[in-house]
This record gives sequence, structure tokens and C-alpha cells, in this order.
Amino acid sequence: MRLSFDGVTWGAEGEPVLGGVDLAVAAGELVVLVGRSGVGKSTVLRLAGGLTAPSGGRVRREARRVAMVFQEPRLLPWASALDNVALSLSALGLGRAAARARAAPWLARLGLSPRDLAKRPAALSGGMRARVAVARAFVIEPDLVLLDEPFAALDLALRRDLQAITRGLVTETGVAALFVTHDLPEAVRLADRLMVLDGRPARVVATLVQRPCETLADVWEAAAALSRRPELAAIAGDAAAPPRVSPR
Ligand SMILES: Nc1ncnc2c1ncn2[C@@H]1O[C@H](COP(=O)(O)OP(=O)(O)OP(=O)(O)O)[C@@H](O)[C@H]1O
Repeated sequence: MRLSFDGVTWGAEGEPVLGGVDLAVAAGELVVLVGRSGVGKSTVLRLAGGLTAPSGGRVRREARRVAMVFQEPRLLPWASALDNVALSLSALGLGRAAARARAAPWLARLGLSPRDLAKRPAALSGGMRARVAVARAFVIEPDLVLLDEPFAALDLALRRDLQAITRGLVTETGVAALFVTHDLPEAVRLADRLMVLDGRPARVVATLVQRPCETLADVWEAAAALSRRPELAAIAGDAAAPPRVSPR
């Protein structure tokens, strides 16, 4: 197992937030964590990344390199798209030219054109910034990647494109991935396994194996089934009512 939580507890300001979380993510597996707003999903990710220490229980990480992607891309404003990705490699000791040479194909894979590589974040669209953030995570060839609603601010077409790319990269690279979202169609599109976090303090209350969704109808059907779970009703949103196809 690349990542496992064994009875992990955590609290803030005297209030218990996580009340014994158990989870595991293996190499090549994409586990999606879903749950209502404020339940503790980001906290689980911070604990997984070692940014926060648990109050109790145990977090085990068997990973040499861990990458994180957040909802805000958190790019360096003064550096080009290419250098934002290359600098992660420089931080690992690679020379500037070699780092740039290795970063460029990752940005191309994420859909940036050669002209975009020289642009600073302020000159890129929100979708392009998200693509740079994903390239920056994967360029270091992580063993474990932790993604906290990385596509939440993007429109549907961009989201779907980035979901497909991310899913493909996890399968190809064999990285272990833990992905937080409150978007149920996104969850069913991406997941090998879905974990539902609920309660106060929160625990994983359900673990569901997700079969691959081949068509849009499969996605909606799986998302609608999830939205009928009482602990997900609050985040179901559009998944509860799949869009009707107009006759024209
Ligand atoms: N550093 C902190 N100090 C105090 N409270 C905190 C801290 N970090 C998290 N919390 C509390 O812990 C709870 C869980 O927060 P967390 O951000 O993990 O939830 P979430 O499920 O990711 O929410 P959302 O979906 O809205 O992003 C919240 O009630 C939050 O207020």
C-alpha cells in the first residue's frame, strides 16, 4: 500500500473533526473521497501529504515522492508555464536546461501549445493554469499524488478533458492517487474506488468499487445512484437530475 490511514483522528480548537478514518490507496489506483462541505476531506488530504499531523491513529506513506494539486493552481506568478513545471525538477537537483527539456512534453501532454509555454500564469486562462498545475505534479514522477478539487472552478468541457487526462496518467504511470471532490459525476468518472466520508467526527462510512463508465448515460446513472445515498444528498446537486436531451 502506498498510503494507508489506520484509525486516524484529528481535531481543531478542541473540536473533533475526524473520528477514526481508515483508508488505503494502492499503486495504480485512483481513490475518490466524497462528502459534504466541511466534513473533513481536505483535512484527510493534508494528513495524507504530511502537512498536518494526526492527533491519533497512524498515517503510513510508502512513497518517495508525493505531489499535491489544489483547487487554486498556486503557480509562481513571475515564472513562465514552462519554468513553473521545470522548477519542480530543479528542486530535485536537475540542471535548468535538462529540467526544461523534460517539462515541455508534459505541458504538451496536458494540452498547452508551444506558444503557451513562455506565458506567465496571468496570461493563461484558468483552464491552462489547471493544466500547468497537473503537469507540475506529474513531472516529478510521484509515487503518490493528492488532488483537492483541482477542477472545481472550471467549466464542464474543460473538466471532462482534465478528468480523462488525469485518469489516463494514473493508469499509465502507476501512481497512487487520492482525489477529493464533491462533484458526483466527476467522482464516478475517475474512481476505481469511492470512499464516502460522513459524520461529526467523520469516518469513512462506505467504500464502493466503481465500474468504468463507458458512456455519458453510465456516468449519470452511477452519479444518480450515489446521490440517493442519504449522506450524499446534500452534495448531489445536478447529479440528482440528469439533463434532459432536447428533441432539437
Ligand atoms: N486549521 C484549522 N483550524 C480550525 N478548524 C479547522 C482547521 N482546518 C479545518 N478545520 C475545520 O475542520 C472541518 C473540516 O474542514 P475541511 O476543510 O477538511 O472540510 P472539507 O470537507 O474539505 O470541506 P469543503 O468541501 O468545504 O472544502 C471544518 O469544520 C473546518 O472548519
